[in-house]
Amino acid sequence: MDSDEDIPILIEHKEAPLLSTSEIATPGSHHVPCTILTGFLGAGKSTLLKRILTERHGYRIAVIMNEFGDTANIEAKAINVSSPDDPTAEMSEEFLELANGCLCCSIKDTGIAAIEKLMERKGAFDHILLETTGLADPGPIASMLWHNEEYATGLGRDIVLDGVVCVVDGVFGKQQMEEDHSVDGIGESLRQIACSDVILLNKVDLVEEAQVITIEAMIRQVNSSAPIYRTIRGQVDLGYIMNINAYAGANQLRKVTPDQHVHDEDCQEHDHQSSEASPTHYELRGISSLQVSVPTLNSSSFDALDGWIRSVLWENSLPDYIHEPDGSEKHNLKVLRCKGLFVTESGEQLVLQGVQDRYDIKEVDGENVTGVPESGKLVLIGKGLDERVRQSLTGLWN
Ligand SMILES: Nc1nc2c(ncn2[C@@H]2O[C@H](COP(=O)(O)OP(=O)(O)OP(=O)(O)O)[C@@H](O)[C@H]2O)c(=O)[nH]1
Repeated sequence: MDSDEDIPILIEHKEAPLLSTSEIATPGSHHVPCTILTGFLGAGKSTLLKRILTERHGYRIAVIMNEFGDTANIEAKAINVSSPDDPTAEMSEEFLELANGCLCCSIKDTGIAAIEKLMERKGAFDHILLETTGLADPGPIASMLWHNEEYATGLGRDIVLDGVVCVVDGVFGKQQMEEDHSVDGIGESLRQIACSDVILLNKVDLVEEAQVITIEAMIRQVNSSAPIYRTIRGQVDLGYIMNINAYAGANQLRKVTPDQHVHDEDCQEHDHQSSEASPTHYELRGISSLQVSVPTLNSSSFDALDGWIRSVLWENSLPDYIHEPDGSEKHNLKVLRCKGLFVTESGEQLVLQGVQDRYDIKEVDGENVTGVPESGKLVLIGKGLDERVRQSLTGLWN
């Protein structure tokens, strides 16, 4: 592109991404979806980004990386290095403008202010992809972006969190998950998987099918609700990772039912929830997913559920928690991500979304209602989600 105002020509793409023009934020429209890309060191994040930056997909995507690394050698139309007297220089370091209309930049500060500055300087984008470092916990960034509208000003207000995508290494992912340690018992690779809305199991060309199945099962133990797509060098239909609206609609949650199978040449989703024996509780190194059916709620059971969620998210404790007789044990409860779809007696459908200790429950938009499910569901991902938690929750209506 010669100037920032140039609009890239849309190019027809045979394996068209699932992004439809109605889903894509158009320049001037007010919401620019932002996807957080996470994944452990060397899993293949940069390889995926490099593909997005060089392929002709027709979208103007701003990719924000921590560092260009070997991506710097991709063919860029222009490389601008901010001048030292540029007031935003300390935030934005380098831009690469790519032939396909995308923009790649490296900023030290991934806070909203820095992204806002970027948008002011470079105009709006169809989508923002924010890469975190391999050792980062995406939870705080997701939480900040999700509630961004409350705090941001100017163009920054228009950024909405679309979802968290995690790349897992098909070769070393198993070892990374097994050896994951940290002070509070939740290491980075497990946190990244726990917080994600979509998982790409990458490098499947390098491992036997049996190992792929083993890793998928391990991922499922931590996060039972995110779809897993097998990839080679990040080859995945962009529609599976962008504009998934994981924090706004109920569609992702509807998919937490045992019926989905997607097959692609280079990427396949494998649904493990379809197993007859599909348990509702798994655990890996203390991190687990707890999935509970929620019956139709009346106003008092809804209030009770809301209070229960507050206690769990804000106090890290069950409202009815009974301490051990000697008072010594503390229930080590920590929810990293929660989602829910509830049905009320008056026929409303409500969606719960939560990241760390923040949550909201909203009525599903009329246009997103596709039939009323028989019952609701609640998915919690985090630590200490044991049988006591399940019983405490189901005790609200049993
Ligand atoms: N065979 C094979 N190699 C891959 C695949 N994906 C990535 N690689 C290679 O794996 C190495 C690491 O990939 P990167 O994309 O740099 O990984 P990353 O997650 O960005 O790494 P960090 O920035 O260190 O966190 C590179 O040498 C890639 O070429 C894949 O699917 N198959």
